[in-house]
Amino acid sequence: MPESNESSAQEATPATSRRRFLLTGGALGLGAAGAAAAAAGIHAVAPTREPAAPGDRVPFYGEHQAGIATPEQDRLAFAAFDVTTTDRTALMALLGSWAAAASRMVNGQEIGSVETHPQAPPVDTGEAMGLGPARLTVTVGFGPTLFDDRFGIADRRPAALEPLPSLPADLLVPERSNGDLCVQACSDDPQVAFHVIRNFARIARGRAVMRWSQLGFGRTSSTSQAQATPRNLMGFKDGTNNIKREDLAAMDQHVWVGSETDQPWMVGGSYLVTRRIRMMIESWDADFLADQEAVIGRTKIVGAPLGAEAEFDTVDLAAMRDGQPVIPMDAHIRLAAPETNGGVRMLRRGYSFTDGTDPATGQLDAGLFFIAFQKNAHEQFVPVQRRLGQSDALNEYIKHVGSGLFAIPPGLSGPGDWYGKALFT
Ligand SMILES: C=CC1=C(C)c2cc3[nH]c(cc4nc(cc5[nH]c(cc1n2)c(C)c5CCC(=O)O)C(CCC(=O)O)=C4C)c(C)c3C=C
Ligand SMILES: [Fe+2]
Repeated sequence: MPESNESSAQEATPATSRRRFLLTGGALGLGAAGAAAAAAGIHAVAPTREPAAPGDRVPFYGEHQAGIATPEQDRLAFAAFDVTTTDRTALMALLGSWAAAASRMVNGQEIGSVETHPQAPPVDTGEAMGLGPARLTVTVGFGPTLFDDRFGIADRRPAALEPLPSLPADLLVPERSNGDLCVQACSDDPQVAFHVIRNFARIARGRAVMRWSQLGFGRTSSTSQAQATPRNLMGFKDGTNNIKREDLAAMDQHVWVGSETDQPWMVGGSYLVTRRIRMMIESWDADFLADQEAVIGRTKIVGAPLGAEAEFDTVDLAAMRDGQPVIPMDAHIRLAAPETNGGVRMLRRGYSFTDGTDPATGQLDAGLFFIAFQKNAHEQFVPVQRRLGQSDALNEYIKHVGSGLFAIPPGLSGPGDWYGKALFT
């Protein structure tokens, strides 16, 4: 039932229902897609691409949604949506249609015909044709506001999905924050990632609207031991001490929701925090190297902790030289370290962004779109950010302007499963 894309809020006439079918990608994943398409005069699309190279395709079905433990791809397209329908069935149908569409896109397939009737818009927008899967992952989540009184799921809201509190140094813009639903599309090809949020928005028409979105052009983390550590826009290696997917014990301890949850539908899921963090790049670029290194607590070129030699050397927070801590008391890595925060860790999966220049100042609007997955953001992200917001030397050079918290349900079991099925049924 949820794979149907028809909005029950609209009255169907033969003309409007066919048009709606086309606009919303009504054939998505349905067994009757071929017959329906033929009846609508839609012609099948001939494949235009080479078979995907091995390693180009990330499995879609599984215990967890892809895009969390997946080795971080290089490009991001992220969007948050507000649900506009109050019809629970229409919302369920939307989540089913998104699941069907995602299951095709991650295999490099269009979500429906591009070559439609000449007087009808293509079902798939077409810009990803021939690009292959490019390691696309699609990760869908639910914001706290989805659990208000509209859809009869208020008693299914996990305690961990309490909205984030206001935090020190927050300069959050509501138009860049929160949302009922989110989708994180990651790929090694920017057009493949963008294709997801564009087509999700089209599928959602009449049921949800995009609230905000963010493109990311370069990963700022490693999530696998097989990956080299990338650099963020401050020029520092970022992700050195991240949780890596190969560390299954750490993933279970810090990232995946387990039986401790008050909401069984979340077992196998995770909680996503996003923060759009603008960097004051012009100020940073005028700062001396030694000061930049003191702010982060690591060397710029090698990425070694101050006082050490190599990138992966142990961070020695107790080390002293001439009566002073080698890693300053306000250095970012000291304040973010698990040792400073009762052992708390999170899986960071952020991206660099730039959205041109700020017309008010002429300065670059660029920075880090921080993404972190964890078991409980109120016990992991919040205390760490509270400490950072109070004392981090980095605060002179950054501003948190956007924020989101989303429950990421577990992975889909196979065709016919959909995002949040266990939540709604
Ligand atoms: C609340 C969590 C964090 C925010 C927000 C955050 C912003 C942020 N970080 C950098 C650059 C670096 N961060 C590094 C390490 C690091 N950062 C966090 C958390 C947040 N960062 C953690 C938990 C850690 C690991 C600490 C440790 O265990 O040692 C590093 C060092 C390299 C690394 O280990 O990843 C850099 C560099 C920026 C620029 C930024 C906001 C714009
Ligand atoms: Fe950090």
